[in-house]
Amino acid sequence: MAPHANEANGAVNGLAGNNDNAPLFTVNSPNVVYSENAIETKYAYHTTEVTRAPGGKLVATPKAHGYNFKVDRKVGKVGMMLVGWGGNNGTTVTAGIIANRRGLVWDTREGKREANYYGSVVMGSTIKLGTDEKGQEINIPFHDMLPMVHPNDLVIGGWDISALGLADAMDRACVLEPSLKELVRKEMAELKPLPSIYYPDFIAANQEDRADNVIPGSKASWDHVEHLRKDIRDFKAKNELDKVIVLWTANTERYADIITGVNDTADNLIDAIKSGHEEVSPSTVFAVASVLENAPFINGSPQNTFVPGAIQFAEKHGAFIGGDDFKSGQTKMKSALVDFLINAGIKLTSIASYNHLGNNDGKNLSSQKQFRSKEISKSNVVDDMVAANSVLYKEGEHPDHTVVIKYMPAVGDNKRALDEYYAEIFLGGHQTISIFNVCEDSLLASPLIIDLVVVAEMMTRISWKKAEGSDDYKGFHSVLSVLSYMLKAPLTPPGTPVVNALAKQRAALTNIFRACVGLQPESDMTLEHKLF
Ligand SMILES: NC(=O)c1ccc[n+]([C@@H]2O[C@H](COP(=O)([O-])OP(=O)(O)OC[C@H]3O[C@@H](n4cnc5c(N)ncnc54)[C@H](O)[C@@H]3O)[C@@H](O)[C@H]2O)c1
Ligand SMILES: O=P([O-])([O-])O[C@@H]1[C@@H](O)[C@H](O)[C@@H](O)[C@H](O)[C@@H]1O
Repeated sequence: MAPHANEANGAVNGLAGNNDNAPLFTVNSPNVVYSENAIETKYAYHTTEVTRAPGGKLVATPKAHGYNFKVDRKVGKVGMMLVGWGGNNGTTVTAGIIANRRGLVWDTREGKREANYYGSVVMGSTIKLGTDEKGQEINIPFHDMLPMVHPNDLVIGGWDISALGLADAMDRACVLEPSLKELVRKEMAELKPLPSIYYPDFIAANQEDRADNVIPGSKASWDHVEHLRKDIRDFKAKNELDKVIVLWTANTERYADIITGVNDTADNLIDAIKSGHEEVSPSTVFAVASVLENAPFINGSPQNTFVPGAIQFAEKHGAFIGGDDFKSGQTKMKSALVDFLINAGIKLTSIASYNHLGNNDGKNLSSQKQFRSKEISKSNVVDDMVAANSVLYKEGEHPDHTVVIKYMPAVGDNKRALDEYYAEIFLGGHQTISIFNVCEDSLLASPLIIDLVVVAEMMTRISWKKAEGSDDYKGFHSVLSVLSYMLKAPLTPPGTPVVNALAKQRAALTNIFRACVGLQPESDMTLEHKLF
């Protein structure tokens, strides 16, 4: 069986590796109580309330809000069901988990390579826990912050409109080294995608030749919802799972029109599915089925799966949803670089984002309607950073921003991202940053699939209540905006702000997890090194 999470972690800042099932650290505080099943915390959330005063002045008032958090320490047995399992990402993440679970080592032209989870923020990065008596930073593996499922322990299944078994689909994807493929082939060959729903109008016509594994019906129906619900239940029962997370890594769909009376409310959406309305997409049908099975549903693609009715439906059922569109390479870089430039007071005036790729995703995106979904998610990623800087940008002013994607079969999964950032600097000067970024798309996206699933599952075991009053504990809002770091177009609860800046997204994730064990946010002030 897979090594337990803690066993997989190496030494921590010279500390002995955490080689048992006990947590790597405990918090010594009267506000944090550990029991066999739970960690219960009293937490003070500090904010600054700003009010407007005469003459355009502002008044800032510090505020403290008391919350109680409860973390269920029992991880249980977790399943990950991928929609689009036979695709480049689906086969790659599956092979990657098998390789890690078995500790595989394989030959490449550059020598031996061993399985790892590089590119996963949960499995490959660390969080500053605090400082020791010498003032040295103690950084711990992100995965040790809370009791999280280990990806090695995930039970994997899913659907695809292509009947190809995962070994052949892995070959079709052309992502992994032959030497690694041979080591996982036997196990991959035993994995077969379940038939899926296929509504041709939502993805490129060039995908039709793959569709040989479909459930009858070319538009939404309640039979489809019940079929997918049964698939989830059967997978859960067969594998004796405590929980299933469903994640869309199937093709990018065109946007669905938002139509009053069709998908604007939960009730209308359910009626629209039952009446076979042609504007209900497969991904929205998957979302409804997942919500009804209380399986968190995450959208790794850019289409508007979560039409208003789908969000309202998830809220009504207290189920988790998250999305949209993995933030894997070109856009991830953009959300860090734009944050740096604008917060350095450099006036970014244009972003030219071009890329070409030769995988099936690129083939699907060569169709205008599917490209448009991606153009939207790749374009909106700078909005919050620009809007936050009124020194550089007047109301409504923003950099020119163009996104181009071209399908070039020759480069396969090794997407080329070419970007030019053009900015105004001091005294009429300019800065031009030109980037050529080869992103091996599936090897960058697969760790994000793991992060999305591990964090979404963690959120199912975190509850909260206000410190004052007798409220019962409840879950976070149905829309898991805490997943934003892994996503280009973060879905947030209706009416709440979208944050795209990469550093802010990561800080939100790490500090919410710190709060769950009673630790204040990491401020990076290091006053202990300044005030002495
Ligand atoms: N770096 C990345 O790879 C990256 C980053 C961000 C977003 N994405 C998105 O992730 C998705 C998957 O990317 P990929 O490279 O694996 O693409 P892919 O084309 O290799 O895989 C998609 C799979 O989905 C299947 N499929 C299509 N419609 C389906 C349906 N209704 N039900 C079940 N299966 C269906 C296809 O047969 C295919 O096997 C795409 O939407 C892509 O835009 C990828
Ligand atoms: O690298 P990134 O911008 O995060 O995301 C990628 C895009 O650059 C690419 O055009 C698209 O085909 C992939 O699906 C993915 O969206």
